[in-house]
Amino acid sequence: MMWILALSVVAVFVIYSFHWILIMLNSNNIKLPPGSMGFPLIGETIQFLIPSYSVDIHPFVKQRMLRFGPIFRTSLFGQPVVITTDEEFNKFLIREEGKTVEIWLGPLAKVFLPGEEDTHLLESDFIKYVRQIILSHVGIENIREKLLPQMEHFCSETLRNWSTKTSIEVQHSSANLVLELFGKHYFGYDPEKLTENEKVPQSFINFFGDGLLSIPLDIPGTTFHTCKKDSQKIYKLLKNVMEERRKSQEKHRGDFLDQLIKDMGAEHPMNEDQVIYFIVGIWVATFLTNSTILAIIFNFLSDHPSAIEELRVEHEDILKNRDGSSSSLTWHEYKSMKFTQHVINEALRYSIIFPGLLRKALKDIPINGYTIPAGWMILVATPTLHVNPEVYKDPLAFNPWRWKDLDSATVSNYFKPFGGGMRQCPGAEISRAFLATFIHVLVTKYRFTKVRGGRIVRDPMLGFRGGVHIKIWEKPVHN
Ligand code: HEM
Repeated sequence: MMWILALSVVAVFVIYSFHWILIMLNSNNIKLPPGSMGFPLIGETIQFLIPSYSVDIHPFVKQRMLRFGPIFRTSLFGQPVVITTDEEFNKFLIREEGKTVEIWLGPLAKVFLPGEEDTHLLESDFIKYVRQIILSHVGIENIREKLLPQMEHFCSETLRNWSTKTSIEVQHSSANLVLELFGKHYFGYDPEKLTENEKVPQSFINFFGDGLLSIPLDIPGTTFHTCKKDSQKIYKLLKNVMEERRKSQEKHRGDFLDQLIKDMGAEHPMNEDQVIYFIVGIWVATFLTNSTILAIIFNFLSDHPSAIEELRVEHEDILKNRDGSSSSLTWHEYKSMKFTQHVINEALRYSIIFPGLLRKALKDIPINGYTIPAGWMILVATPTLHVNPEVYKDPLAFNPWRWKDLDSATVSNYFKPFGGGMRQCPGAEISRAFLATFIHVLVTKYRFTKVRGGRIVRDPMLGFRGGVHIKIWEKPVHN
């Protein structure tokens, strides 16, 4: 067993070294951006993965930016990469999707796409279909008509449950909350009806973020291997749900899965495997992002009682002004929340979860006298926008009040938590609505305090070392 493992490691090393040398030879007559490529195979991956304990942009990016300038080359996860922090060039790259660059999923593709040939799933026709289907299920109309009350009910139940515990770890508990809430909406996920073995593994919830940016070595013991195994378990869960749906008489649940099954074999190109991978992808995109943002909101609110107070006033006013025709949050009420949106914006600004947007050069790209060769990966480091001190004074401070003074042009240029251009996130509005609904229930019905934790870590995904532990209790009646 050990010698097979050793042989696999050597084989992977040799293949990657060749791959790396070929890339460098091909780029010989090209003037590459400055930088350092580190060692064959691992490049500078180890340095990239060294954790930092600040919300500031990743020190790996910051140090090289100071040394080489805003656009520099490196090698990460066995791939040559150009990292750009140049605001104008980044805007250009975001606009050039499908022309000069295309989205690159990195190790993620190997976890989520059923096979290499399925990279066509990222092409524009397919993506258009995906966006349309996402927006028809979690877009404004559905949020307004049915999702707001459903989310409010779910958040109330969850908070009631959390309030019965001595304390909860927020990042982990939020991940479970988001998984259950959206899993239910996407394909009827109901963990209470499943055995422990059928449920989403806790290792997936805890470590999946790390797997997204890990070396794609599929060998037991690696993060990548664990994530891949967990993904297969989830794939099996979805496969069973699909089979049950096929057999069942109950036809119209009206969720994502129903729609995708209905569309299979029609004009669009998804087969059963692809439908499953798609649902898992959307589910992960939802839980990874929203649970981290929620943990950040909890962490910073518990350090800023004056922000909680301002939220409380805003949400109690909403309840006072209700005319009695509705007993749960309406679209109008959600849209009237000002300070809540400032808190959400600040959490989104502060906490860009990924180090940037990943792209692949479709052709040689000339920039500032250098060339980014076709086939190279590009990390469009959007987080630098969010800590620009000329736009955000004292950028590392959590200050939701700053949003009162920011005009819409500045916001559209210097605030990109959901990306931009063709690939702009279709889950932006549902995420905002979910976070606002959660805050509404939290501040109108509960009180909370931090018990311990809250140490931010970037490794390079954003999270909390040791978690954030919160004690929650129901608001006293007279208060
Ligand atoms: C706070 C929550 C979220 C954040 C911060 C976020 C962030 C992002 C970002 C930055 C991108 C652009 C990626 C790129 O250009 O490379 C993106 C794309 C995407 N997001 Fe989100 N997202 C969130 C929630 C969601 C949710 C709830 C869904 C599903 C309903 C979702 C589905 C997607 C999809 C499908 C894409 C790819 C779109 C395309 O390629 O055209 N996201 N997201």
